[in-house]
Amino acid sequence: MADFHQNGNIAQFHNLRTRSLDELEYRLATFAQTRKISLILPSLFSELEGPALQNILDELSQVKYLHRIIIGLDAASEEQFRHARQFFARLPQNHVVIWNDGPRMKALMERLEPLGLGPIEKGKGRNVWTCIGYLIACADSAVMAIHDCDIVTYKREMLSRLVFPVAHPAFPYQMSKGFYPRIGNNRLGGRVTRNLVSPLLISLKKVLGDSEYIDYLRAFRYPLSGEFAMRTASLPDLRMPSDWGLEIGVLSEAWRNLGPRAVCQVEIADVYDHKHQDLSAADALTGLNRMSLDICKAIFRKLAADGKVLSPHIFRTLRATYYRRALDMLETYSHDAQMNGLDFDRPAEERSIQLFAENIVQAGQVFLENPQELPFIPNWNLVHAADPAFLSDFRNAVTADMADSEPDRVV
Ligand SMILES: O=C(O)[C@H](O)COP(=O)(O)O
Repeated sequence: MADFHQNGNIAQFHNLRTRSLDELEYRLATFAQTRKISLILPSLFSELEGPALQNILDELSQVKYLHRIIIGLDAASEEQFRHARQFFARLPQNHVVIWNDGPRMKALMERLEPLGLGPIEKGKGRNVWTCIGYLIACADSAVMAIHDCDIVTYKREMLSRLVFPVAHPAFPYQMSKGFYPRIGNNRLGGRVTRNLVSPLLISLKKVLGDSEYIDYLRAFRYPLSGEFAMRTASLPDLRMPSDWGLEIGVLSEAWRNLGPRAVCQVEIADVYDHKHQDLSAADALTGLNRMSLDICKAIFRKLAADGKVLSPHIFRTLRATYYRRALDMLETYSHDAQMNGLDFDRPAEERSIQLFAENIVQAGQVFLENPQELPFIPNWNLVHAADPAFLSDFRNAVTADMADSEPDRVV
């Protein structure tokens, strides 16, 4: 995607293919002498057995500028945690594996409940949050990067490009967000981004009128990408949703806490593919069905917090506006796919739009019935204020879990 378009809202950095990876990494190694860079990998145990993670580790093993890698391990038994320790042991960098389901971590989570800061729903949001907590507790990194563990097209250049704008000592950016085209199996991916988020944001602007927040979200070429990097100074303030609203929630927090001039987006890959979830049309608890509900709720709550008045009439109008716009955009995507020789399952895409249209109204209803219901995890500043020993106890728990599971230790 070698253009150099700027949208005027947030800075956008392209891959003009004028700088080699070696040179990029050399610059990053120089920056890292004064701004240590750490990487967070939120992983499910099942991803250790998937097709992506082996290659991700092969690629990461060649990265010399990383100070530390923090792996958050979800859905793992003790035996699986030990297996994970062995699996990640080949990383040459200093690294830790946080066993989120282990007894020490569970006890710490329970400690938050009487303080009114728990329970925290399990999921990617909580996994990222614990990794960030460890990073804050170590207090020795200036830049944090994060990416998913299911990227089957992973190249270490993705990481270099993602962290460059926040690691550069003369750039003002506090956060960078990755973008790329999602393509796999000769099809366009990004079904929720294309068929829900883009037409929904356009429709919200039509129905509610001008909004700087919507303009900001609209400026992201891939708002749902799981790849972002941040200066660590902004992390203790970051409030993250525990559900699928995570990506939108982080963008919204950056808008509120840092402002659009501190945020940029970077083209990190020519092509990106990952594990695809089902639409799960019959089950609002999983798949893209659940994802679309959580995303709509996250956007509606932020709009309300920004002073927009929402009502049942608004949601009904929004649904109609969205539906028409989503179908128009679908046509454009199908033409783009045709021009590029990609397959395009139009009936399936139309079904997803019908489902998302219903979910806009449903998410609106949930919001109106309970505008206060917050799926947010307390930020680390709040935790620290309520329990000043928590962060150091948390770090000690991770160290103890690591010591108990030394890969070559006979138990
Ligand atoms: O980014 C998205 O739109 C969702 O994660 C779904 O992506 P997929 O269609 O590539 O699976």
